[in-house]
Amino acid sequence: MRLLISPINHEEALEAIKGGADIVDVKNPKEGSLGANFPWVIKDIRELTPENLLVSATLGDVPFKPGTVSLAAMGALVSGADYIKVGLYGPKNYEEGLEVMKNVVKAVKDTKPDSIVVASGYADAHRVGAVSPWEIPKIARDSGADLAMLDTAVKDGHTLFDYFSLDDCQKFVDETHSYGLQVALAGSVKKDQLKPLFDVKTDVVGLRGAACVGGDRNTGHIDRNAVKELKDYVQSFE
Ligand SMILES: O=C[C@H](O)COP(=O)(O)O
Repeated sequence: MRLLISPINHEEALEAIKGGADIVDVKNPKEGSLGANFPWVIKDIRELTPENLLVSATLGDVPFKPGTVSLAAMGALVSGADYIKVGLYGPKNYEEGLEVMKNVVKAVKDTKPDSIVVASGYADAHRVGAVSPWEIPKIARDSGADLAMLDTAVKDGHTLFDYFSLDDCQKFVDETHSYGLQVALAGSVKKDQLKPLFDVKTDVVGLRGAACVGGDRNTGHIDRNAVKELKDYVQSFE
């Protein structure tokens, strides 16, 4: 199970790498759960990250504007991102989610076919009126994306497991794997939730809060020792 760690700047990215992150996920929490960072921040982090590690960039909690979002995808790509995450916040149903994702996939894969595209929904989508998390595996499959992901839209202390039981996670993973795609799960995931996520065969776990000093994604900052502790823990059951 790979660890996707979400730094906001140069210093945090170095900490994430030194701690053993598998995927360096550039993010801007000021703009939301999957808030987008600036092109020059993505470029800088790509330059400081060893070539064998993937750099991910999130396009934001995106609106239902397929043109705008596919153009943002191109921006992330030319800034150096290998892994492009789209938070399906504005799309309200399968059709709208698919419309956004298939245009993002076209923008990205027509330019760089080996790039990885992630369709991300929210386990607490009902709180913000976004597309149901249960549509995400089909949206990922039908758009040509590579991973289906879930995060939480509202970062108020609730975690993924407040909305998705372990059985739900298993169902989500099994459906996505049956389409030949991988699964990433996130949402204020704590260290003690990593083993259950590993047990249901999650491919990637996304973390920020748990990798920060004091465990707070907003007031804390990513620390190599916190990342290393999470990484060592995951390796202990692999
Ligand atoms: O992509 C994953 C997110 O950065 C998760 O952040 P969080 O652990 O603070 O909810």
